[in-house]
Amino acid sequence: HPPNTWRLSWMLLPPPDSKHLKERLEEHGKTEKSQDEQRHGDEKATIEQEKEDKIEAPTEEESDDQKTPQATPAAPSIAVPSFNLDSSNTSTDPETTSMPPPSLLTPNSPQRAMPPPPKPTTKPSTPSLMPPPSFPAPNSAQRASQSTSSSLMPPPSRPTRSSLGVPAIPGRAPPTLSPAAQARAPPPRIDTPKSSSSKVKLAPGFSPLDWASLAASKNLANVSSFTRVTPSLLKEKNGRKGNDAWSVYNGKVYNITPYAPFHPGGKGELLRAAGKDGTKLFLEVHPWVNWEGMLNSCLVGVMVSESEGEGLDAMD
Ligand code: HEM
Repeated sequence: HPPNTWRLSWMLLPPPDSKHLKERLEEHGKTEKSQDEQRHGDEKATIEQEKEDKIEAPTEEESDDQKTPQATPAAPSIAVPSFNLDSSNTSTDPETTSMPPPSLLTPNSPQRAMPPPPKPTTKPSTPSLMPPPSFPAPNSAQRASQSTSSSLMPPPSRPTRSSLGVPAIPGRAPPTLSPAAQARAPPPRIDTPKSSSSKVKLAPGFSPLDWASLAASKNLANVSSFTRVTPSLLKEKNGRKGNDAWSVYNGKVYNITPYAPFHPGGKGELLRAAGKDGTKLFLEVHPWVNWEGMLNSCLVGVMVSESEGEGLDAMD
């Protein structure tokens, strides 16, 4: 017998105190003894008998303590009832076989409650008597959820116009696009009232970035020092007759002439505030623009009253 069959056979044997086994062991012991006596003489036969008596005929005390008989090379010739999963002529002794192996059950047998195990991809090392339960069941919710999360499943279909309750427009069938084309297509445009931008096309070298680098490079105020500007002086600086254009924003006076070619709204728009306070106009068009930061290098001075200007000028 191969080792696996040995182990299986011993497990299925009845307890050693069973009447059936005892009878067979005794019968076997007698025949062995008589044969040995004839062959080897009295002395050797006595030793053999003692040995076999110890092994094959356990006392009542021993059988209580020891449920499994010892397997030793001294008793190999006993016909051990066993069955093999693969062979058809296996023992079906009702005393030794508590449950028939699955291969012996007919498909319609009431004992065959469990379905046959699915064919394993890798062969198991030891044969199992019970088929493993198939998990999850073919129609279980777990299997359903697994299959929906699979990447092989197509995505849920997009709602159609009719499914949303919107009637189809006759003669205006939407163009049929492939799924890839639909993914690349831009989102639908939401039309808003067109804003009338009055930005002008700036000449090359007069971009906002160009202005930023120029304004950072030098002072563009074109005055000798910080100036107190009176209203009459501001009026003169209107950008005509070769004069610079000054404008007031929040009480500060800026020379806007250098900035004019860089103004995104155009030179004309900017110069509307030349020689004046342009705060109101400025805030009407683009209150978000940070003029202080943009025009820092163009700062001329501050607005003062006519009397303050004269007096201060006299003091200087
Ligand atoms: C010195 C002060 C000013 C500075 C620093 C300045 C700066 C700017 C800037 C940066 C923009 C572009 C805004 C943007 O794209 O969002 C702009 C646009 C514009 N600015 Fe000025 N601006 C000044 C004065 C004025 C004044 C006094 C007016 C009108 C009287 C004006 C009229 C406009 C207009 C019409 C636009 C075009 C707006 C548009 O349609 O996008 N700006 N300005």
